[in-house]
Amino acid sequence: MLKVDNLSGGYGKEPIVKNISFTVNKGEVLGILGPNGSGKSTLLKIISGILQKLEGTVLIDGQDAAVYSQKQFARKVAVLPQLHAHAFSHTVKDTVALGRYPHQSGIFSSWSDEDERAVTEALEYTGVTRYKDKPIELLSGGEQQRVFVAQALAQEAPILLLDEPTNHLDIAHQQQLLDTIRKHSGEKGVTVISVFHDINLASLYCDRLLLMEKGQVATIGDPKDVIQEATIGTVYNARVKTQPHPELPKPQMTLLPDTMEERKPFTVNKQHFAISADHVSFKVEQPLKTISSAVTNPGMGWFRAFVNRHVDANYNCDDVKAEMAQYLEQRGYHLTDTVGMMTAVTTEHAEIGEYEGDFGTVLIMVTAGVGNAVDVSQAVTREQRVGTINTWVIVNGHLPDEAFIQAMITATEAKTKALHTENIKDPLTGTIATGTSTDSLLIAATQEGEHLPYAGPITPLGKLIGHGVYDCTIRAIQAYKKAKGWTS
Ligand SMILES: Nc1ncnc2c1ncn2[C@@H]1O[C@H](COP(=O)(O)OP(=O)(O)OP(=O)(O)O)[C@@H](O)[C@H]1O
Repeated sequence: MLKVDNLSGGYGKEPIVKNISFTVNKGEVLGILGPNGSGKSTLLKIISGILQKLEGTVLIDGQDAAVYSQKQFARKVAVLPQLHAHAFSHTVKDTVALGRYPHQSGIFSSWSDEDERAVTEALEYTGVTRYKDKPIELLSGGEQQRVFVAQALAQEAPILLLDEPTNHLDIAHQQQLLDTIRKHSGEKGVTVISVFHDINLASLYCDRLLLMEKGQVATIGDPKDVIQEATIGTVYNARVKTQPHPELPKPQMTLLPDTMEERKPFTVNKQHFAISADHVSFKVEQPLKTISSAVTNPGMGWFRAFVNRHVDANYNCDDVKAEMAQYLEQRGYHLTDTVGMMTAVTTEHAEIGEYEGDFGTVLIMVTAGVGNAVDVSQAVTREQRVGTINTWVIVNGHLPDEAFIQAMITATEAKTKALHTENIKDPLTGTIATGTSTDSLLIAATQEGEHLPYAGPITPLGKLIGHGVYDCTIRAIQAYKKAKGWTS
């Protein structure tokens, strides 16, 4: 559809962009990224014919773009420039109508129904219909930007060149505009080449990305191959971390600010726990990186308080999350800071242990009741009950994500072994239980001090977790048995 071959050019004799080659297919959205001054706008201006090229070709539908007349070119390519100079004051509708000029013919151009439809549709698409009779200079920067996008859409060209289309737009309008452009491209097969400053938006909305560096192509490809920590870090000279988007298979990038290094070193210890008949709590000043299967704030995050709340064995509530949130707030816990789980077990029987290794300490908290014990290998219909073995593993150390997962495996194996040692049986099958039906687990780390790459059972951290969880679970089960008056 559009092929750029060995293109060079700029503002004078010395080229600003050099030896650029790439192809964009019909209906594809290509994002152009790169640091300030890397030549993104210059490249777009050369492709759109605003600037003269020094070398190379731009082929549109297999034909050299240089042979098209200005009007022919405008029927093929619509351009949204980065800056808009308005020589005359127009209404919004008239501004958008200017996009129709390549479709007008003759000296006395007539306005057709087709022109009217295209303008109405473009005004609608970009959400500016209600301003249509207003002079454009009375609109805000973001509103004006949407009008110019509408003008480019009204042109109904099969190729759309956009220079920062979301400039001046708030997040809702960024989303609406890019959704519109994406939809437009999908439904009408329009090819889009767009300059972006926001790497995350480009990742979300583009099929492929072209990363520029000093006037040349640093890399071009799928967003997941272009948005790599090392590549982005080097080209932009910034400290970055990439992570997956929570709902889409698209990479997202986060800056690592220098202030991170100002975090004061800290450690956590047994003094941070408190036990009452109502709940077990753990509170610290600085947030810990946490993964859990809790009721409040499950999954991964950073939290400063953990709560293991006692509820009645017959606890039943339509909206457990809302009820738990209310419980926490009433007790002064800030919801965005707190992980909350529930247990029917007497929280005063919580076992807390501090286990020391060469790298630092691991803190373990377990509450255990086994009336609900289950052999996980036996598929039997059961009643859903409140969780009865809740385990917290809190590490003074710095863990990568894989170590969090290994810590979960190690802690679970240690819990299962403790049930075996204590000869806890699944009442339905009579076989040794591996857990209870709704156990909860929390792994947290200060992300301070020693880097601990692994937490499997042969590593120093894994050994402490394995031993600590086993030890605390045994003691918690024994406390439970004693309270229930079990003889074994
Ligand atoms: N009108 C001009 N005359 C001469 N040089 C220019 C002109 N416009 C831009 N340049 C130079 O060309 C280089 C590339 O600029 P360009 O605007 O293409 O970069 P960009 O990647 O779009 O940057 P930004 O992210 O800041 O918008 C810069 O060094 C800039 O100084």
